[in-house]
Amino acid sequence: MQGQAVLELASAPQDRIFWQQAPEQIANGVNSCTTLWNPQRGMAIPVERWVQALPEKDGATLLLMSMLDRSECEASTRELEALLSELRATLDSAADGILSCDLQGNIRAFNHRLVQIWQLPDALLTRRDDGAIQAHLQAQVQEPERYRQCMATLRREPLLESTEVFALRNGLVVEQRSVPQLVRGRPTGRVFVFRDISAQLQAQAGLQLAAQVFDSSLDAIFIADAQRTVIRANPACDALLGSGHASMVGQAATDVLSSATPENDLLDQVQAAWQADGFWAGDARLRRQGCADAPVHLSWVLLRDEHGQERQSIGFMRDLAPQHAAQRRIEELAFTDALTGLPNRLQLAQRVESAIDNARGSSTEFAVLFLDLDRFKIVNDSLGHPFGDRVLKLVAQRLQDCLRQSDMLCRLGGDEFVIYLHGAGRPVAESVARRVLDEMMNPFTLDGLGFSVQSSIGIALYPHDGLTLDDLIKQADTAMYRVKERGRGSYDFYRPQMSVNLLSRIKMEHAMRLALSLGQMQAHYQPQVDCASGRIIGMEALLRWNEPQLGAVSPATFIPLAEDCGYIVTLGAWVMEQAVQEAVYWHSHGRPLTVSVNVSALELRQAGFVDRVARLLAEYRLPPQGLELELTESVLLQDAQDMAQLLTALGRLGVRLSIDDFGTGYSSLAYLKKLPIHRLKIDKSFVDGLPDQEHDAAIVQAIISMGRALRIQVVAEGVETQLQRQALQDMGCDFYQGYLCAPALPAPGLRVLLEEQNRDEEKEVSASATRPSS
Ligand SMILES: Nc1nc2c(ncn2[C@@H]2O[C@H](COP(=O)(O)O[C@H]3[C@@H](O)[C@H](n4cnc5c(=O)[nH]c(N)nc54)O[C@@H]3COP(=O)(O)O)[C@@H](O)[C@H]2O)c(=O)[nH]1
Repeated sequence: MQGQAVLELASAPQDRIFWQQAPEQIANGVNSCTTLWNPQRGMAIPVERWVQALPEKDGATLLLMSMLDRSECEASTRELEALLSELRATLDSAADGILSCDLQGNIRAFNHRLVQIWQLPDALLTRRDDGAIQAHLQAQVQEPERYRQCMATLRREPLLESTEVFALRNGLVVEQRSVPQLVRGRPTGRVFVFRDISAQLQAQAGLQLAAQVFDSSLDAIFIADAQRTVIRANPACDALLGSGHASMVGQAATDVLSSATPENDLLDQVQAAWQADGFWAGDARLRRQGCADAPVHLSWVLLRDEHGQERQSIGFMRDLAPQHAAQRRIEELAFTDALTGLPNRLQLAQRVESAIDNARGSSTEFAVLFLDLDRFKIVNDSLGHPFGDRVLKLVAQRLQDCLRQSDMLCRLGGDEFVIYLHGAGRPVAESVARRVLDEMMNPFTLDGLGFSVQSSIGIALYPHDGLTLDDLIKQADTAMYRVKERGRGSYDFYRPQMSVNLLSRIKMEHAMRLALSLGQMQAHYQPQVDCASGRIIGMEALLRWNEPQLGAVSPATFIPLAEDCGYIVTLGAWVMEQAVQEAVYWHSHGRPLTVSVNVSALELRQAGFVDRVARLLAEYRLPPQGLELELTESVLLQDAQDMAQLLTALGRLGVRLSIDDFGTGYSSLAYLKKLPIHRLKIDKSFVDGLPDQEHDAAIVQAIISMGRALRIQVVAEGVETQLQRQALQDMGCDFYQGYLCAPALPAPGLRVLLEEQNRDEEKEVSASATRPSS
């Protein structure tokens, strides 16, 4: 440098300006920063420069310039600046929010992401107010108190590392990771890293939910890899396979699943559907070791990766077994009779229609038998419907045993059955009808009770009697009615004439309803006689109908008809009023006879029956013991509790109660001691056998003895001979009724009879009065 002009060393324009000043000015100024051109190094060197004026004795001024090389210092500064800006850029590009504080909590730095996460307002960014920023952070947290405590702990323990999760009011969930800042091992502050984990949590929750759905789904779900090997199966899948079966996992899905239709290959179908739609849905079968395949509905969805390659597939299976069972049950219910399990009319219709279709153009024939159980109502009424139902099941079984495989037995309802005899003509139908009647007469046993069931059968032949099932059933039914009318317990073939008879039944019902108003009905009275003295002690009212064209119609014909159609209520009320009037007549003529009337179940069940009887007695001023109500045993057993109340009420009224046809019904003898029964009427069928038939005699004797023991009077019905009367008297029977004395007579006829008896008695009295005493 020696010998060089300072100006030459100045490299920067401001240096040259500096050195061009007057020396006094230069000496006055200290410029600490400049550059010096270093020709040896070929570069400008930053220096720190001091210039000092040194006055010379000659008045001249020397300038002393000292320089400090600042190259290294400048380089360090530049490096630091570069580092800082890199750091700044790094901070701002970080995905997490970062906050750096000193030990007192004063904020040193934070990045852009922190501003976003915590939604720091601009106002807080432009002014330096650490307290306001901290307050904002705390206010943003949904649990500010926990946040405050956490920050306090961190301030107290500068070396503590912590991780906390806070839910912010803006809906984000952040994970706050806090680490101490150390300088030479000593804590100087703390760095907080805030990570938005909302999406992660949501994804986690979604995964958890998916896992829960997978595990708890009622549908069986399996996941298979690209080779269709099952890699996961949910519990419902295992349940579908059944306990003790190996899980599907590890097995090829196509080994476990097969097509519901054996002719199709499941894999072929699935692959074709995957190609077209990406999924396959349809019915399939799930193979199970050691037991039957399970029918399933399978939805099998293909999952592809981003390159369109098959990645995995998910199968959803629903067990179709319950649905199939329900379907079978519905079909069963639609086509079978619920009580007996026999085919119902619908199934029979299918069978017969197909027989008719097959028969077209050929000479095929078949028979339809309509079977009805005789007096089955009595079984139901006396032993109850549940017992009746069990009898029907036994009957169904026995009927079924009489038939061939190709025939069909169907229950229409109640005690009505229809039999389809495949390919049967008249001779076969006849022999089956006979077999059925015989079989049914063999005793049944139920709850220790032995009984036989008589039935009536009507037969219609295809195509002779009808071309449709409805017609054939109608004709067979008509034939069956005819059998019933002729006395039941037999069979008959349909004849067109029978339809005319059935029509007359309808006509008869119509005529019966008019008969009362036309004066065609009359009450007749059959006397009841004291066995020992022969004295008439009462009478039974029996209804008679004289129809101008039909003549005398038997009550055995029209009473059941009236009971069927409900008209018995009107008829019964009319007869009772006639009977009360007749009883009043005899009471007012010095013969207080009791008049009994038959009361049907339907009448008894009419609301207000007891009140009606009471009103009648009051209206005609008949002492109640002048009226007797005859009930059958089966009536007593219907709704036993209600019936007991009703009879007790009638008993309280003072009217007498008797049990008609005693011994023919299904009795629970308990009612005899509980109910106010005054008389038992021994049925004619037992009296008929007297005096010779041992069994009848034993039954009659038993009834009489029981009556005596219970203090209930006994009346024998249908006594026609003196021998019968004598036998009854010998057995201790109180009274009898029957043709031996008189049939049922119109009121005037009976009055004649009674007046004759009065005269005879008077004669007897006066004769005995004039007879000298011996
Ligand atoms: N609910 C009502 N039922 C009534 C009424 N009137 C009659 N009936 C019932 O009709 C059935 C047939 O009655 P009927 O033809 O009158 O026969 C009765 C007697 O006439 C007959 N009988 C009487 N004695 C003799 C005899 O010596 N021999 C003989 N072969 N028959 C005789 O028996 C029938 C007695 O009936 P019952 O005492 O009731 O059992 C019959 O069930 C009547 O009950 C009515 O108004 N209401």
